[in-house]
Amino acid sequence: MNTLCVTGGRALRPDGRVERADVVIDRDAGTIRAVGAPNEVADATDAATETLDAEGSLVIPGLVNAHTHVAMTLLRGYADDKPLDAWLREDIWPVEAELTPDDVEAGAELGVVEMIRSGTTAFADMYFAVDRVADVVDRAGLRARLGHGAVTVGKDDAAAAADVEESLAVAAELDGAADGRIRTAFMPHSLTTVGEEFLREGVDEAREAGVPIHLHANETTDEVDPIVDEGGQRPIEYADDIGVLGPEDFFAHGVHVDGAEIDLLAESGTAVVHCPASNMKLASGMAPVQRMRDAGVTVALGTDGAASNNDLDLFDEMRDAAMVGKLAAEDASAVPAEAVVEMATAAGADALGLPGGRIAEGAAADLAVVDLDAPHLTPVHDLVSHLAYAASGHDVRHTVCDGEVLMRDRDVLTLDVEAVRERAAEAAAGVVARAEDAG
Ligand SMILES: CSC[C@H]1O[C@@H](n2cnc3c(O)ncnc32)[C@H](O)[C@@H]1O
Ligand SMILES: [Zn+2]
Repeated sequence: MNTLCVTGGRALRPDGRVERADVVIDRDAGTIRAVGAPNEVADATDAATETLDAEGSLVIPGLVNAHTHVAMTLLRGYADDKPLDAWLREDIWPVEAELTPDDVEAGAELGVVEMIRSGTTAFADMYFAVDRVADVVDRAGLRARLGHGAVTVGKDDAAAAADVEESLAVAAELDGAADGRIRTAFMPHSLTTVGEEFLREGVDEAREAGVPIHLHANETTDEVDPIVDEGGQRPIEYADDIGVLGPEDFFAHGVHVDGAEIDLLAESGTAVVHCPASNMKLASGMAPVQRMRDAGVTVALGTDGAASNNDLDLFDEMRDAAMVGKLAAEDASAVPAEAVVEMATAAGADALGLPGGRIAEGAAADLAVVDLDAPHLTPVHDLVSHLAYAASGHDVRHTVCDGEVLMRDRDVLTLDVEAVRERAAEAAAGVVARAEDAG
């Protein structure tokens, strides 16, 4: 038996209760074998059991970053203080045109290290050179749902069709990689950057192949208005018409959604990934998170890329989601602490269709151990409150995914952090220099 026991701590259970509990992991199966007081879980351990100390700490489900562009860590701080459209067109897309697959790999390594260090064990990623991102995920030991972001606007028909085909091909080729820790999706960039005919064809093929769909939707009014003006339909109605809504699909942002669109998302089971920091930084707007949750929409949390956030720390996202959720609802009781913790864990795993998100017997052994022994986490009245409002990724002590320890006592075991930083800094300097020469 190959067992790992997380000992001496408290555990956050799926119903929101915190209890004194050890967590016993079956490393071969990658699942949680038992959760309970030491005398209750003793039968699940043996002499060969390895331990991970959680004294003075809280064991939580590994956090799920349900929407990012992980390699954009290379562009952190490259272009700030602009709205989405200008930011993408004037700064981000020109520099992304200079990215090589090696750069994407370097940026993905940097992002993955940042996520492991802040307790994230699963993420969804839309980008280019996805095979390189997949290789990083494999080596780093996380889980991910990956896809190639297809864009057809500004391309001739052949190039546009090729990009959509690439997204479908990548989804077929990489699904199940990294011993099943990698799953895939068809990822058209958005409802406005992929033309209707290409979108319809791609969606039909994705449905035939049983591949989920992930895209940006209803992020800004600049994106919503042309869809309404041209087709007379709201974006989510248009998506429904094209066949994009379904229980395996998940849309990023969902900021400007009306009541009928919320109902369509809820009825179809389409999840929304709320990206509060990116929405605030780009001044995209305030998503109606409480209304969506009340309607039964699964709302997960995402950082979006590091260039619009500017970090990949889900603890920040929980705090931002609670804060801006209250502002949007004009109600201090909206989007409470327990809601954002659920959004960053179980709802994230559900939205991505990945295992994890729960400290429970039989669940995937994906967890983070948060050190509570710190002034900013003192006193303890309510640990769920601390997770949402007071803790940060720096408080994460150990990170475990699929039963494997990825970080022990803040030492990342699967990647060489200093080498990753050096490679990423070099790659970032190179891509920016090439963009300057080209511009
Ligand atoms: C085609 S790969 C993904 C593509 O998305 C860009 N991107 C980054 N952040 C956002 C955002 O908030 N909305 C829309 N698109 C975004 C990224 O730079 C890549 O080009
Ligand atoms: Zn995005």
